[in-house]
Amino acid sequence: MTETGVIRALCRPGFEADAGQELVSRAAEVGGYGFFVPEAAGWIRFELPGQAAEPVMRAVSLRNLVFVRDWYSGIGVVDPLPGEDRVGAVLEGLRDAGESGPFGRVDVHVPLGETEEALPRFARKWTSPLAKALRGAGILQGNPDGDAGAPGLEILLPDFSRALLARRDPALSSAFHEGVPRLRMPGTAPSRSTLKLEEALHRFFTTDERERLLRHGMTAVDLGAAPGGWTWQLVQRGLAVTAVDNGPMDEALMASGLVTHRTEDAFSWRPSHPVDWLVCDIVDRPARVVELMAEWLENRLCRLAVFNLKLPMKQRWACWQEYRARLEESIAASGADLTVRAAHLYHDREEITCCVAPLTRSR
Ligand SMILES: C[S@@+](CC[C@H](N)C(=O)[O-])C[C@H]1O[C@@H](n2cnc3c(N)ncnc32)[C@H](O)[C@@H]1O
Repeated sequence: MTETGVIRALCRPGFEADAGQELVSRAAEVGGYGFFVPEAAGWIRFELPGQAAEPVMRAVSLRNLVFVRDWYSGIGVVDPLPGEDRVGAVLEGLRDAGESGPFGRVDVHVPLGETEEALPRFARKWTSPLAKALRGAGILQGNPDGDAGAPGLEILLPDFSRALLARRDPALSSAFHEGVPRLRMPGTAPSRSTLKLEEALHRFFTTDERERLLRHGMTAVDLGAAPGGWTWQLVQRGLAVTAVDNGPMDEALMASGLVTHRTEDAFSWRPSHPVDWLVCDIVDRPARVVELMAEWLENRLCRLAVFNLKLPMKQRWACWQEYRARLEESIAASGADLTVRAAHLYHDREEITCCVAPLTRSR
């Protein structure tokens, strides 16, 4: 079955409704009227009847989405996927959809958080014969490592009986596989939370932006800093950090000489001079954290901010809209030219990570 006007979107399992509501709302803002259907754990199908998917994806921009980690435009569905010749069925599905490539690479996906090992194992084994056949048919380019600039063929397997065929445009989709940067826990970082800030820095900023916005000699405040995983990320980049927390900071991190520890209440403490960065990893009522961030931004106590917001169990998308409006109001009052973004990171569970920074508005 051929598909037009279909977006295949990925999110954290359990957040399909939030990602779907976000897509419905964001697409409507750019004239794309559609509906969503949860397809499998962490996958949704967003349909735009009578419209093409890619112009809507371009106008919305993945960078502006919170719950959607990555997305592809639908090509077609192979249903049923016959047990005896799955490769042949995919080739036929592509032919039926008039899709001849060439693609730079092929990736086979299984539902996120899949606990049964059989489907992921099959997907891993299947990719190589599939790529060989696609190359033989001239649908996949010859270079086995792929061409980063070419579109990707994404094959989503909800189970053994169906294959969802989709196209990944590198200009529209995430630079990371399934939207998640693969990060290794640094040996000397004081806590695993360090990975959350590192992921945020990769998700929100390009390499150039990271180098420009996080430089040696800059200053930062880390609210709720202990034991220091977020502070560690900033210190690694040469920033001098004031760490505010009643809890103890990691001794080796303090020995760097770049950290000043203030055992104070983060909600009432303020710096004597404005700083470049504010980061905040306090688990508290989101409205309270938003007010704190809004006050810092409005008074220009920081130039950039990254912080977590714990979201309620329901109406997460609607809540974020309210918080975003409050943050934008405070930025407007400050007169600064800053963009608010947020992402439900791989390392986030019931919270989202927000970023306020001087960023280009599109991808
Ligand atoms: C999730 S932990 C932070 C982990 C830290 N970002 C890291 O990477 O190691 C939250 C911290 O917020 C601190 N905290 C909570 N409420 C606070 C407040 N009102 N003032 C200062 N610190 C607070 C807690 O003591 C705790 O250390």
